[in-house]
Amino acid sequence: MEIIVLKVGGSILKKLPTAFFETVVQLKRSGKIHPVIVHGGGPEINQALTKMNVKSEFVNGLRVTTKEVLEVVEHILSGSVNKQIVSKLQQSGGTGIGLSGVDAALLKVIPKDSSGKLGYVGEVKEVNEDWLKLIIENGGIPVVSPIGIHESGQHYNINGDTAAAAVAESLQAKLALISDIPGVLEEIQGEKVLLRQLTKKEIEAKISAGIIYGGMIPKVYSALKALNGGVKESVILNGLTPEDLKSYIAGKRVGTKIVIGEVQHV
Ligand SMILES: Nc1ncnc2c1ncn2[C@@H]1O[C@H](COP(=O)(O)OP(=O)(O)O)[C@@H](O)[C@H]1O
Ligand SMILES: CC(=O)N[C@@H](CCC(=O)OP(=O)(O)O)C(=O)O
Repeated sequence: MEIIVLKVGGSILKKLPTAFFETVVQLKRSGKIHPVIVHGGGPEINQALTKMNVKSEFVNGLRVTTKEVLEVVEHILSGSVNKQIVSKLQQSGGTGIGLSGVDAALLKVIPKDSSGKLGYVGEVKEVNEDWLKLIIENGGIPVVSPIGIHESGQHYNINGDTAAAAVAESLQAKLALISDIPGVLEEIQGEKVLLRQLTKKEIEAKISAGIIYGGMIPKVYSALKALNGGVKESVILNGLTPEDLKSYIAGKRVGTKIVIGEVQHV
């Protein structure tokens, strides 16, 4: 059973055209490849925190998550964003089934940072993928919000890209990180150029040079980590042009493909 994990970033959620959800439902119907959605919601969380006058800061792209912040994060991700995506799939004729990593202990976590500086930020230790497979085999499209559960029962906030990579790894699926840009871009002679392929070495160099920054850093590292964990392919795609997803499935070159070793650039 071929599976593709689609990570839908918060940057793009509100802008995603109906055609994107229709494409996902068509993929499912075709039976060629089964989609699983893992989502983010960073901007939506920021908005809610600002409204409530709660400050939050990021360390290396991860939100420092106090108890107060966690409550808002879980409410927005598992309550609001997750159900919006489920509804959109339903409107496109699909069966979206929303879950958070807490349901069926789908995403078991340990604290990301033992010093406690990050608060309730989790690192996925185990994915209970059997439940995802059950949904997939029964015609559903799982929609997973990145909240995990610790053995103590405590809930944790997980970065959406790393949650998607862990899910893709557990299902040995393809991983497509869908955002609001055509892929990884680099300014060359005043023009933004799409980088078609990136190796680990190139990624490190471009992060050091400041070409890859901010939210793109967890994305490229998650893509690499997934590949090291046996994921067949990791790609960064544009959600604003849903034909990119179709073209990618059809084997065409779109977005930025992340590869482990050295490759020949053609
Ligand atoms: N080299 C790069 N090419 C494209 N985007 C980049 C690059 N470096 C950083 N970015 C930023 O990363 C953003 C995507 O990350 P993020 O906002 O976290 O997305 P999401 O919410 O979809 O996970 C882009 O909108 C862009 O601002
Ligand atoms: C630990 C951590 O940083 N969690 C993220 C979870 C949401 C997310 O990852 O959203 P995007 O995909 O839109 O960035 C957060 O609190 O913002």
